[in-house]
Amino acid sequence: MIRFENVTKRYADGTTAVDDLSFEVAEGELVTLVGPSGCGKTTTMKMVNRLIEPTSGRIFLDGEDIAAVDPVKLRRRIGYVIQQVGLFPHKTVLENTATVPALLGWQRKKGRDRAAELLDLVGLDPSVYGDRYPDQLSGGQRQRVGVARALAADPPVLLMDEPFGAVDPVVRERLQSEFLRLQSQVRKTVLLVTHDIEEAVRLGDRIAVYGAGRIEQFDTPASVLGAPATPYVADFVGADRGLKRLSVTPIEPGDLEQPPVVHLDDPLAKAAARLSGEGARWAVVLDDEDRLHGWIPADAAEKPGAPGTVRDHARRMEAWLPVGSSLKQAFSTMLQHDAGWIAVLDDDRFLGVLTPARLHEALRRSIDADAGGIARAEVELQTVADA
Ligand SMILES: Nc1ncnc2c1ncn2[C@@H]1O[C@H](COP(=O)(O)OP(=O)(O)OP(=O)(O)O)[C@@H](O)[C@H]1O
Repeated sequence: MIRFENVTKRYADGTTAVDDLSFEVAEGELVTLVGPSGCGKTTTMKMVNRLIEPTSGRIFLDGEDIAAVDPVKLRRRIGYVIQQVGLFPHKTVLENTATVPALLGWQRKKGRDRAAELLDLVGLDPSVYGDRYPDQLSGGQRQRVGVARALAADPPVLLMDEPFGAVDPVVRERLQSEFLRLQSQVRKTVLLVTHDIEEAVRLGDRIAVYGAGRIEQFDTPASVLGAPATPYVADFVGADRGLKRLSVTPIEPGDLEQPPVVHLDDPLAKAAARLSGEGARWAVVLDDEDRLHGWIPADAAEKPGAPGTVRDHARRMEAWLPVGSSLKQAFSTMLQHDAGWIAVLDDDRFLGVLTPARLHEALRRSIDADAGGIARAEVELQTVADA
């Protein structure tokens, strides 16, 4: 979809910002460009929408050499999101979002309807926020408007330069999750610049790790973390890359433990028999539609001769995650709820539980999947030390 062929950019003062760059981004792929300040990431990105012209080499969009495309027409096919957002202060959120459709000559109502749809998609209710002005929004909300605006004309390609850089870490993580959800729906071809390796790893289908003006490694997050191509990359991804791997490894059904399961309306005696039969200290409690309700400890179930049903003794369980969430989310959910295990669901269906030991095994699985992965001792030390 986007192809760089031996692209070099030398500025007038002799600075070589990008040196003989060749890489390709597939349709629907999200590639993050990561590296220290001044290594050429922004220059790379701005050459795609011709805000900067290469000194030599060629860039293709959908097979077409962009040097031959009128820059204004080219930019209509490319959404652009920058850190400073650049919303028009005197225009409402809805008008800001409808900017590109208006430039494209869409009818006003069509443009506004599309803008409202996009605001909804990025989590801003248009009936609440549509008529506000940018200075009446939080930083995170402004970033969302920036993303909605870039998507409004439905461009196949999205360029994002530090899109979540201006907000605090908690908001950033939320925006990242929302953006991943959005991207799974809209499947744009995305180039995203960041200097944060954690963000690069979390968002990218593949990552381009930049050294000065050059890509040192272009690969999947797991490979960049597990098998850094050069000492420079190893240094850049950091000594705690075992820990970073938590954020790129999803929980899979095979990682889960299957504790005894009882139902709310089961007689207590039946639950007690299940628990003692399996020698378990607790059981998961489901409702009559097999949705997670909570859990019951063995000592509550085993009161001799206790009457009643599981319902009378069950405790609610708030620590749960959908299957496919990252091990990092699992770890953080465990800490947040001070829970020794968390339930994992597929929509409403209970799949099993993840315990710290299983989490560790899942991390191992991810490491073993990469030839030349990280030494096990290193990972063990880090997961324990950072807990
Ligand atoms: N207009 C310009 N004239 C001369 N040099 C420039 C110009 N723009 C950028 N540079 C230089 O080119 C190099 C790459 O800059 P670029 O903005 O692409 O880096 P970056 O990786 O995006 O950095 P950052 O993370 O700080 O934004 C830097 O050394 C920068 O100083």
